[in-house]
Amino acid sequence: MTAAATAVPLLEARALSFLRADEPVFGPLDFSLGEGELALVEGDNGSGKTTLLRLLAGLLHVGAGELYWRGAPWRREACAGETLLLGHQLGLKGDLSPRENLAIAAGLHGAREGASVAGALDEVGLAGYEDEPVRRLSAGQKKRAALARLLLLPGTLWLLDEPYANLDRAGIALVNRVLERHVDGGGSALVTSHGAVSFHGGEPRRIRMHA
Ligand SMILES: Nc1ncnc2c1ncn2[C@@H]1O[C@H](COP(=O)(O)OP(=O)(O)OP(=O)(O)O)[C@@H](O)[C@H]1O
Repeated sequence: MTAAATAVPLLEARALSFLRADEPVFGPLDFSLGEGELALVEGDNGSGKTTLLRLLAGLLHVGAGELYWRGAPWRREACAGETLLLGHQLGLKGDLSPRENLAIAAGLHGAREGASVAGALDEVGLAGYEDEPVRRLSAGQKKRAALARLLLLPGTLWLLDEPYANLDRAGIALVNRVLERHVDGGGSALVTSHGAVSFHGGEPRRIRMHA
């Protein structure tokens, strides 16, 4: 048996579901995700993709089934420092600049080794907009500021909900590039997207939601 076959997955779900008013929003779902792996979360509108990502970010409670983090029962405290969610709500303060938003995030959560606020903003193409209030940025520029925060903060598991939305072709290529680098460096990611997703290095794993 290879080392990969025996490795404990970063995340494992067994018959996982989320309930609203005792009705399942999704599930039962079975999947596992190892370090250095990316999975696409696929399903129609309303099938529960955002709900799944919010649950894995610790914002919602498991309804039924089992969830494991590095082989132990999932606990918010165990994975909070290693999990980053990029959702529809970008979590940026509109009155603050990208530089200020990122500095506050790094002050709260720390920064990835070798990463800096200026470097992250430059990488996502926001040079020249660092000190503009976020509310004055375009939708794509706001998304880029949120991506810069992802590059800056430490995190093993990225939960990306429609990361390509509002981005131009260069922005889409940027998302693919940073995702590939994250995964090549041993990081993991769950990604929802209604558009075509192209990654180098083979077919990503797929998690299909029950419609
Ligand atoms: N805050 C909420 N309160 C009640 N129901 C909700 C809430 N948020 C989502 N839902 C419902 O939960 C279900 C799953 O929604 P979710 O946003 O997870 O779907 P999705 O797969 O991400 O959809 P989309 O592809 O449209 O983004 C939907 O039926 C939706 O109406």
